[in-house]
Amino acid sequence: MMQAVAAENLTRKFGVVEALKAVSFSVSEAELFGLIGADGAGKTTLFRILATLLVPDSGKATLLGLDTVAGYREIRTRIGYMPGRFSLYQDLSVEENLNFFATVFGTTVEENYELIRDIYAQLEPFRKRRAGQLSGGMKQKLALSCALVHRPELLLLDEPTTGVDAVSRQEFWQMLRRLKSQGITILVSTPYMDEASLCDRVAFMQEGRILAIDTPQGITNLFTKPLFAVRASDKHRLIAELRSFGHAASVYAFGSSVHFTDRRSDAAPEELAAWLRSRGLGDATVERIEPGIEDTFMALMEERPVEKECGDV
Ligand SMILES: Nc1ncnc2c1ncn2[C@@H]1O[C@H](COP(=O)(O)OP(=O)(O)OP(=O)(O)O)[C@@H](O)[C@H]1O
Repeated sequence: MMQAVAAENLTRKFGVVEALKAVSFSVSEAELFGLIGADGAGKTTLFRILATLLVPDSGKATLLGLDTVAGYREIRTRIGYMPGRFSLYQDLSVEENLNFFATVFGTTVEENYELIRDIYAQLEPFRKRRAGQLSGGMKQKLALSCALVHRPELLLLDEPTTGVDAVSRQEFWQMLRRLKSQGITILVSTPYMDEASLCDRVAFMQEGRILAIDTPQGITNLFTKPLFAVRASDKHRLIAELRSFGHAASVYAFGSSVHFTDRRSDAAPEELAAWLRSRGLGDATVERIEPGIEDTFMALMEERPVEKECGDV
């Protein structure tokens, strides 16, 4: 089967910054594929190459079987791209924005209304309002409607949920699942690790590299060390003490608790609790827990080998 997206060894530098370092991955048709990474990981650079707006220094990418350099014209008519910081015309109203994007692609809103109906229904009461006056969640829905108005086969969504409230984020992911069920392939990036579990597969990106690609469950399975949720009223001190414990592999704050990974496969919670009490943290509790996808991402970040300096042979 043809891959909807296939990237092979994409690299791109900006001066001395290597924004992408040999990035390879592929996305199947009608897959909901997530790209997870912090600010500066290289997500936007990757999206701009795939959206045919930037040429890679080396490597190649095909979308819908078309090369991003040689086939850019056809690609642009067949994909929908939603850049970060949604590219809406702030002074145009909701319906004017939609009509504008439809006209650019030689179509009309009516012709493709079926596809955007669910999303647009929520915007309808505001159709005369200027885009600049909409809330973050509404802007996001309008930007998605604009990216869909020409009925693309593939959607590239760069951080669509950044800066959007929690309810809108949830609704947005439900919309993506509905679009996927209509056969649309979706590549979506996010800096929110918790959104990874909503994708069919995810690629975890850091400093221009993909560190892992798998299903959310497959990613979680990469985590093999014992993990403990540790609590104490003095969280600051707790973190400091845990870091000084001889068998600590990693320590990080996680919601109301601190997640602690032990280097030893047979570590017991009782031992750690007793040690913390001996260090003066009388109310410390330690509980063995199953890792979530965020724990695995944290572990992957720590395991990354130190990069060789230029000139190393
Ligand atoms: N046009 C540019 N000129 C110089 N440096 C750039 C340019 N575009 C990106 N970079 C650098 O390349 C690296 C990757 O940036 P990129 O925007 O792709 O990351 P990102 O994961 O999308 O993060 P963000 O969420 O901040 O956009 C960063 O170090 C960034 O400063």
